[in-house]
Amino acid sequence: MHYNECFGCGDDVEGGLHIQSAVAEGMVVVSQFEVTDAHQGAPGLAHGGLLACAFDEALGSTVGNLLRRPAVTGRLETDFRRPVPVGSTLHIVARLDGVAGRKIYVSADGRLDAEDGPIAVQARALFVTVGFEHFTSHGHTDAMQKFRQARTREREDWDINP
Ligand SMILES: CCCCCCCC(=O)SCCNC(=O)CCNC(=O)[C@H](O)C(C)(C)COP(=O)(O)OP(=O)(O)OC[C@H]1O[C@@H](n2cnc3c(N)ncnc32)[C@H](O)[C@@H]1OP(=O)(O)O
Repeated sequence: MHYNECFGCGDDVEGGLHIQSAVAEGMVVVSQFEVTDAHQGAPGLAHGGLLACAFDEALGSTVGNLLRRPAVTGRLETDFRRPVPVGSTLHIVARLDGVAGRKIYVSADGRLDAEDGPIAVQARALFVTVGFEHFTSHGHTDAMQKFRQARTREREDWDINP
């Protein structure tokens, strides 16, 4: 579920991560994260918290794309295996590991600079399915309205060009 105001995937969010995700063969979701100067922690290297954010996005997108149900991150674990330099691209492949009631288990590997590059970061997450009232009762009403309008436009586009 793409939301244009999202820090992870929003196209117009200044300073956002601008991650793009797509479903690929084998029921995986692939995402790319281009690491820029703005993502630094240590000199010349990506900040671990931002890498975790990139995986939250990639995993959330996996839940959205494969299950098409609203869910939020309950738990997120990351293993940082190699430094991720500024100027590199993380190729993230995420998969659905299981569903138990409202609990959705997903995991992902992030490889450096190529689909078959060395694994730099791995993550696992538990998402929990929620009703839309989660967003209306905890978030701003106008933000939810904007999201709904965008979704309606998206659906109209799908009708025209499926
Ligand atoms: C394209 C979209 C990309 C989106 C990417 C970004 C996604 C995000 O970052 S979402 C924002 C960050 N996350 C949040 O704000 C969530 C905040 N937390 C909450 O709202 C609640 O704690 C919530 C909804 C996760 C769970 O609360 P609630 O609805 O009361 O359910 P609850 O009964 O506590 O939990 C449901 C089940 O999940 C389990 N669970 C919940 N949290 C955890 C956790 N942290 N660790 C392990 N298990 C957990 C519970 O044990 C329970 O299991 P069972 O059914 O076996 O008893």
